[in-house]
Amino acid sequence: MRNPLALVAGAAECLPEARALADELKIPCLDCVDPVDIAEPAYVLQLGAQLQLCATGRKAPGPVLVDFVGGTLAHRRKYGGGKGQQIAKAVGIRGGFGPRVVDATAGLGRDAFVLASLGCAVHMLERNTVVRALLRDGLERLRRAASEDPTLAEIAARMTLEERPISALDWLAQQPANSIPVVYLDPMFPARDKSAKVKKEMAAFHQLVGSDEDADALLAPAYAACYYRVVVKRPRVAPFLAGKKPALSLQGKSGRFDIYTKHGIPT
Ligand SMILES: C[S@@+](CC[C@H](N)C(=O)[O-])C[C@H]1O[C@@H](n2cnc3c(N)ncnc32)[C@H](O)[C@@H]1O
Repeated sequence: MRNPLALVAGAAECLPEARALADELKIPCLDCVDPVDIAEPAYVLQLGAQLQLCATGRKAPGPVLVDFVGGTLAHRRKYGGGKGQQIAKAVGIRGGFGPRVVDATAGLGRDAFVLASLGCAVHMLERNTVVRALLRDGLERLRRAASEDPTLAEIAARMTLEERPISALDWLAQQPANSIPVVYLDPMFPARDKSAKVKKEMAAFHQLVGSDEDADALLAPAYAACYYRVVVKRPRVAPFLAGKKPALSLQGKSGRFDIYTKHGIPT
C-alpha cells in the first residue's frame, strides 16, 4: 500500500476541513492549488464539494471519487438487471431476501452499494486510509441525498463502514467462527481491467492500493468466520484465490464469482 500524495483544498472555505483531513491521513496539505498546476506528487486528494483523487498535471485523466447518488451506480441501480445480476445470485439473494454481507475489501464501495440496493445489509472493511476516506465521503453524500429520497434512505441504512481502517485479516480473525452469513472478497488482481479507458481513469487508484499481494491469506479466515458462503470476485483469467477450488463459479460480464459454500441458512 502506498500513499504518494498530498491533500489540496478545492476552495478557500474548505481549508480548515482539508487541513484536518490531511492530519488524519498523515499526508501534507498543500492548501488551495489546482491539481493541473502541480508537478509533484503525481496524485493528490482534493477536497471540495466532494473528496476526489486527482492525477496532477495538464494531461491528467478525470478524478476518482465515490458517487452513490449519480453516475454509473445510479444508472446500474435503475436499469442494471436487479436481482438477475450474477453478483446477486453469487451472494444468495432470492425473492425478497438478501443475506447480511461483510464486504471485507470494500474499495470504492461499488459492489457494496449494488448489494445494498438489492436488499442486503452490508458492512464494509477497508484498510487503505485514503481509499477509506473516499468511501466515507461517498457515504456521507449518500446520507445527505437520502434525506430527500426514501429509496436512497433505505439503501443508505443498509450500508455501514467499519469505524477505522483495518485489515480484513485482523478483523476476520477477531470474529467468532460461523458468525457471518456471507463474506465478500474482491482484492486487487494485477492484470485486471485491461480496457484503456478504465485503465486511465483507475491508474491513480491502482497506484494507491498496489496489487494486494497478501490476498490469498483472506480466504481461510473468511471461510472460518462465515456460515453460509464466501464469495470471491475474480477477473476471468485469474487463478482461484489461495489456489482453492470453489464449490461453484458464476461467470459475470467483467469477471467471475467463485463461491465457497457452507451449510448454514443465511440471515
Ligand atoms: C479491487 S478493490 C475492491 C473494489 C470494490 N469491490 C468495489 O466494488 O469498489 C480492492 C480493495 O480491497 C482493499 N483490501 C485488500 N486487501 C484488504 C484487506 N486485507 N483488508 C482490508 N482491505 C483490503 C484494497 O485496499 C482495495 O481498496
